[in-house]
Amino acid sequence: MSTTRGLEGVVATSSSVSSIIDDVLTYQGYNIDDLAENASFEEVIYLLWNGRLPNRSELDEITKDLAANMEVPKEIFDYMKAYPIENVHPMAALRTAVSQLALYDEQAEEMNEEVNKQKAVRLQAKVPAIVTGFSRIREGKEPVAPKKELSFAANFLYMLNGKEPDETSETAFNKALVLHADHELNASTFTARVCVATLSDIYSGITAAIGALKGPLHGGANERVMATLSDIGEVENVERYIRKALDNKEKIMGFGHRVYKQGDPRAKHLRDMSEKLTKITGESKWYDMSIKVEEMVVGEKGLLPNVDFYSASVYHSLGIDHDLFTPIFATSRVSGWLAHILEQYSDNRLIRPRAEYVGPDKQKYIPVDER
Ligand SMILES: CC(=O)SCCNC(=O)CCNC(=O)[C@H](O)C(C)(C)COP(=O)(O)OP(=O)(O)OC[C@H]1O[C@@H](n2cnc3c(N)ncnc32)[C@H](O)[C@@H]1OP(=O)(O)O
Ligand SMILES: O=C([O-])CC(=O)C(=O)O
Repeated sequence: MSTTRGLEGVVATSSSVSSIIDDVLTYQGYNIDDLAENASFEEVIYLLWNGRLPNRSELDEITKDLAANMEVPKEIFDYMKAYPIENVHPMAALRTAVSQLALYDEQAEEMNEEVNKQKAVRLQAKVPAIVTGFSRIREGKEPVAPKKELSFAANFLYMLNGKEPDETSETAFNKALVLHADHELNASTFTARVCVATLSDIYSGITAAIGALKGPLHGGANERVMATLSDIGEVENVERYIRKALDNKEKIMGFGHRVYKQGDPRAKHLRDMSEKLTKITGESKWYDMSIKVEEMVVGEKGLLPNVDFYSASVYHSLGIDHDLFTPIFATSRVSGWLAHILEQYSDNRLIRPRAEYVGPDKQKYIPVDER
C-alpha cells in the first residue's frame, strides 16, 4: 500500500457541482467570473442544487422560500444567551446551533429526496440568522428578524446591523457570497460527503463541515489575514514584517492553495472590491498593505493570494467583526455543502479508504502490574 500525504491529487469522487480545471473554476459549467459579475446568490444556490439557472418564477420562488425560512427557533437564541459568551468563537456557536437546529426539525431523521431538499432550504436560510443573531446577542442586543422583501445578501447585513445596507454594500456582499459558494472537493465539502455517505442526516453533514471549515488552513484563514494586517499596521511595516515571518518559516495566511498553481480566479474580484470599498471608507491602507504583502509573498515565495486574502479587507470595510469572517464563508459555502450532500445521497456508497499501517508489530500483552 502506498499513501499520498494529504490525499494530494487523489480523485476521490465524481461530481457535477463545480470543477477546477487548469485553474478555471466553474459552477455547473458556468465560469466563476461570469457568475461573480452577473448572478445573485439566490441564483447560484438554485444552480448548485438543480444543475441549471432558474427561470424568473423559479428564482422568485427560491428567494421567497429562503426569506420565509430564515427565522431560528427562539430556544436556540436562548441557549446562546446562556453561553459563556466572551469565550465562544462564532464558528463554535454556529457549529453548535446548526447541530441544535436538528432538534427542532420534525423531519430531521426523514430521508427522502423531497424532504432533504426542503431541509436544505431551511438550513441555507437559517445559517445567516444564526451568525447574525449570535453577533447581536454577544453585544447585549436582541437578534433582528429578517425582512421577507430583502435579498439574501441584504438580509444578512440587515440582521447583523439592524439597518438595511446601502446598494454598494449589498452588491459587494452578494458578490462575496457568490465567490465562496462552492469549490469542488475542498476539505469541508469532503467532510460533509464522508459524513452523509454513512447515511447520516443533513444536519450532521453540515455540522461536520462547519468544524472542518473552521481551521486556519481552510476557511479560518480569512480571520487570520485580518490579524496579520492589523499587526502590520502601516504600509511601511510590511517589508520588515513579512521578511521576518518568512525567515521564521511562518505561513502567510491567505496565500497558497492545494489546487491552484497559477492563481485563484476569485482573488482578482476580491482585490477589486477591496480597492473600491477601502476608498469609500477612507481607509485605503488596508488595500495598500494587502497589495504590498502580495508583492512580497509572490516575489519571495512565488505564492499567490487565495480567496481568503482580499476577502479580509472587503469584510473589514463593510464594518464586520473579524471573527465573523469565517462564519460568513460558511453562510455562503453551506450552499455548496448542501449541493454535494444531495449529490452524495443520490448515488451513495460508504466512503471508507485504507490507512497504511506504520505502527509497531508483533506486540505481546503484558499485565498492567508487570509493565
Ligand atoms: C478557502 C481555503 O481553504 S484557501 C486556503 C486557506 N489557507 C491559507 O491561506 C493558509 C495558508 N496557506 C497554507 O497553509 C497552504 O498553502 C494550504 C494549506 C492552503 C495548501 O497547502 P498544501 O498544498 O498542503 O501545501 P503545504 O502546506 O504542503 O506547502 C508547501 C510548501 O509551501 C509553503 N507554503 C504554503 N503556503 C504557504 C504560505 N501561505 N506561506 C508561506 N509558505 C507557504 C509550505 O511551508 C511548504 O514549504 P516547504 O516545502 O518548504 O515545507
Ligand atoms: O479548495 C480548497 O482547497 C479550499 C477552498 O475551499 C477554497 O479555496 O474555496
